[in-house]
Amino acid sequence: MANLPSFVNLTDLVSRKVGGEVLFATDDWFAVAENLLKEDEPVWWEGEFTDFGKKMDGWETRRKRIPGHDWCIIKLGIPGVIRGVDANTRHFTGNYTPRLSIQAACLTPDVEFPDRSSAMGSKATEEQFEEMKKLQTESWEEIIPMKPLRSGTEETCNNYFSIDSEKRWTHIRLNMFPDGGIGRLRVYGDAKPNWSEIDQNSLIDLVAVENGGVCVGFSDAKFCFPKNLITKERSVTMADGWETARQRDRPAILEMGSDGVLEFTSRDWAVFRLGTKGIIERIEVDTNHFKGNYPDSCTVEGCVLTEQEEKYGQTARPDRPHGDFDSFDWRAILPPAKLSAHKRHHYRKDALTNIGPVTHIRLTMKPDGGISRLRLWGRMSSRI
Ligand SMILES: NC(=O)NC(NC(N)=O)C(=O)[O-]
Repeated sequence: MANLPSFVNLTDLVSRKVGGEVLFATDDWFAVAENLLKEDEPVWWEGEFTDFGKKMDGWETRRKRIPGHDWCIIKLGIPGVIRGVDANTRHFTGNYTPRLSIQAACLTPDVEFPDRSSAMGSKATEEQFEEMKKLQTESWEEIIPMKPLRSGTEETCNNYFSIDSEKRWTHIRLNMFPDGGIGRLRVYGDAKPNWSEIDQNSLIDLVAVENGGVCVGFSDAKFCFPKNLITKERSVTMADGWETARQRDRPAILEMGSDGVLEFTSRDWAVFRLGTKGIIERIEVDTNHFKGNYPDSCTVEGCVLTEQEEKYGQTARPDRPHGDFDSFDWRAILPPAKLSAHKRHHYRKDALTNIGPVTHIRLTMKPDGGISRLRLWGRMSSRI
């Protein structure tokens, strides 16, 4: 975690989990471009071959014997501002693509792309090329100029590129010069929904990734990251939630309260910026898959933070490498609530305190453990 660029904590805007989709690829001979968007790490299939060659977990095109290069178009699952990219060449050693560039565009939803239902072993037809070339007009802006990539060994496979642009994009075009393979493409950024399309009065999940929610700090993510809490759909496994380490290294994990009830003094927390400022009316806390390791209880607090305050909170301190938000004026929306194993917990208006509109929330679990999803249904109070 320590040496990674900070943008890896942002949402992967092209991951299949958020609806990322490959719309076109010039060539899918050895392995299809859809593999780029898988959430898991690329695997190596020792000794396994398909009709097209060595079975590879990534996007791999054939060796070019003609001029040109290979490229594909990917629709972002959520439109947004791209802050950084990781082109992971894992397991592609003698066949990784030596150079890439990335372009981005904000396309209208009516653009049509050829059918990709049987991409494996295929190559785009002349007709399709012609169609796609029409998209290569002024819409595409280079966000990463041509850069060399490193071979896919464990130590060298990650190729990080940061991007300095505040523009909102809907699509990217990945160019591989001239051909070869890349295992995974992660496109990290801030989701920017089109708020003008959303009914101001409807109840929306203000922290959902597709509505622009983002995790800005946390105490610990030993097993998996709190940014998973706000992704679409219910979690598939424990790894798809937020799970912290056991709090064995802290003093006084358990104390006896005056009423004879055990009190946990240790806690883990995660802070989220909402997609838009709003009032929370309903909360769902899901402990799906956390059975022997669900937290004893949780609270949800809210406050209004400026951009500068958020940045200050994110500043790493030696004992708080992922930020420290304690000095802000947090007020409880959901007071301490007991949790149980592997279950959706719903809290409606009467269980919550209306503290007015908030921009940020802090989810605290005591003393540690795992939560899989957090939904904060509310109404936006102003557009960002
Ligand atoms: N051994 C290989 O991986 N060869 C080829 N690639 C696949 N996937 O078969 C190639 O030429 O890059």
